[in-house]
Amino acid sequence: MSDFTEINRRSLVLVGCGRMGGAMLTGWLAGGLEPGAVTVLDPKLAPEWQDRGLRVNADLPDSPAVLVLAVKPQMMGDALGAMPDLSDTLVISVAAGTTLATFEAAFPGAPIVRVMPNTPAAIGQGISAMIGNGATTPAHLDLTEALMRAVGRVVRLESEDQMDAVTGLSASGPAYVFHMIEAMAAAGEAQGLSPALALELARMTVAGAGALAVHADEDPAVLRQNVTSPNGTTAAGLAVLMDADHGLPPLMARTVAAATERGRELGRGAA
Ligand SMILES: NC(=O)C1=CN([C@@H]2O[C@H](COP(=O)(O)OP(=O)(O)OC[C@H]3O[C@@H](n4cnc5c(N)ncnc54)[C@H](O)[C@@H]3O)[C@@H](O)[C@H]2O)C=CC1
Ligand SMILES: O=C(O)[C@@H]1CCC=N1
Repeated sequence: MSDFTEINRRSLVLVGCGRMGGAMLTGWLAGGLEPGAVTVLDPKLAPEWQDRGLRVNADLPDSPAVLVLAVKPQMMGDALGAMPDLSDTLVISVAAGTTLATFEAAFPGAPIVRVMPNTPAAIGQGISAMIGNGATTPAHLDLTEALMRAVGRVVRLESEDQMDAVTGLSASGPAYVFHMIEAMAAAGEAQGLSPALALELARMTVAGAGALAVHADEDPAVLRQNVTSPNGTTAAGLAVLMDADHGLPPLMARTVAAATERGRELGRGAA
């Protein structure tokens, strides 16, 4: 259980309870956040969140401990426009791109933390990166970290400049891995396996390799070498996958660069 005493006393407001907001709320409730201490603002709140004891689309409490913004960056202007002046409230945003400066304009003087989570948070296996503005104290950062640790691991950034690259790597990253499962399954089918068998093999290979990469003492490079017999099947496959010009490294570099750049565009207010 996390120490949510202060939040349970003063309450938390969640603006936007979709995939990311909902994943975080699931973890917080499991971690000891009291439903009655949560006000959820979302005009299209999913039915699963009704009748859970939450305050839904209700008036905002006077001085919540935390305001969490989890709407799309393109909707952030609307959401911020509906917020009252908040004093002594920690503002946390998980939005891609939207900068601390944007939130500082909306909440002058407020402590603000940008957090970049990812959807494995839905099963407590996320990783979140966080950076606070100049008004945040160590206590604000610790409170943010406690919230995000309820849904996975947390790393603290040294500078906001890192946030778009983090977004392009670990926030968008689950989609890359899901696509890798799709691609591996399709490749297995192309070699004659049934769709169901190929998908099961691909899914569990990625899941097992991911878990091994987390739990083993060795680096991923050593784990890869452990699979690779001299002149064996893996070496034949990796000769294609690791090709410096046409393999995964240049493809992944372009993928993360494109996502990072899109984060920068969103930060400049692009639609
Ligand atoms: N989905 C992901 O993998 C990740 C998403 N994020 C960020 O999380 C934020 C939310 O993304 P998702 O949860 O994927 O989107 P989503 O579309 O699933 O959820 C957004 C929610 O906001 C609600 N909403 C829209 N306008 C609103 C308003 N004015 N006031 C209150 N609620 C409003 C919508 O009804 C919806 O339920 C985005 O800023 C995104 O950049 C960050 C990391 C990962
Ligand atoms: O695709 C997006 O813009 C959001 C932010 C990172 C993951 N999903």
